[in-house]
Amino acid sequence: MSEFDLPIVDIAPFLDGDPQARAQVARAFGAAFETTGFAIVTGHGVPEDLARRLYDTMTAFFDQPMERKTVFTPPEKAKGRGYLPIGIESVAKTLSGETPPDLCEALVYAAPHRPENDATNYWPDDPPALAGLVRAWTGEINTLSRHLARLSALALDLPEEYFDADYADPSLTLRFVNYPDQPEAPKPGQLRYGEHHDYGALTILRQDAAPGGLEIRDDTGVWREAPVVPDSFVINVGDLLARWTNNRWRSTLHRVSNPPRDLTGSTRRLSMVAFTGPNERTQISCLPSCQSAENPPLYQPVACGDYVLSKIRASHELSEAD
Ligand SMILES: O=C(O)CCC(=O)C(=O)O
Ligand SMILES: [Fe+2]
Repeated sequence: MSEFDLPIVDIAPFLDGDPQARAQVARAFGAAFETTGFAIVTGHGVPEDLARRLYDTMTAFFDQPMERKTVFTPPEKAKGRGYLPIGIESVAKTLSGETPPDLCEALVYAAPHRPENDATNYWPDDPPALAGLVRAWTGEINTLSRHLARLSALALDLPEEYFDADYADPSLTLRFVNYPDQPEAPKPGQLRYGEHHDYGALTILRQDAAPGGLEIRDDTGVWREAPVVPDSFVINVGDLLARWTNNRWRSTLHRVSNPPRDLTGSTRRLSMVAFTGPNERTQISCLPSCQSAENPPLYQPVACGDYVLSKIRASHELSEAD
């Protein structure tokens, strides 16, 4: 399989450069989302050391026996928080009905920047560093998310501050995902994470160089591997942002493939995903710079929170009988 030649956008000149350099970054950022819907972002300012320590700590969390992890599984059916063992989620269900469960387990945090959610999110005390690192990561990701919202505004020919109010108390879901080694062959059609679109605005993904990774479908219908660039984030457009931009920015189908069967040694993979977006109350109606007389709005306005929740419910309801 061939690699997808995703654009690499160094955003450091946007964070500390002159207006000309910032405009140039905005152009590259926008062009990536208009063509493939994906960009690889470097120069993002999130400390590599924090990413590394969190990665190692999450690895230790998932390495624990199942009964130490399921105490953090919430009781509700559509689980947007806590520990989700293999078997709960089947993300391709959002597209195509029944599919076998995804071969991943996850630890999910719902809006962990909101103090009122401290009591409803789960904060395992083993490994002891986990809670503090998740909180530090939350701060870094929200800062990056606000920078990306400003960069998005420039790239979409809007005033730089256009999204600031909607991102003052943004929506944020952190999803730490472990894709275990596969000693037994998956079922037909079963993947590490089935094909899907992301639901929100921008997804910020720290991926891992392990085999069996992120694949993106190109315009000809061919699946291509996302390159793994050290100390970068893969950023992609979700359905909500495609809708907001009247499809000027593209929400592209992607999946996580299984590792090749002939590899020896562990193929486990861990990724750290952040689904970011405006506040849940934000009305998503076609942006002024994305419509004209020849290009009228394609979608009805929708509240951000209602839209994303409907997608999450669909991905968890494996069958009506559950
Ligand atoms: O783990 C990955 O590389 C991608 C995960 C993903 O697409 C998602 O969580 O929406
Ligand atoms: Fe995704």
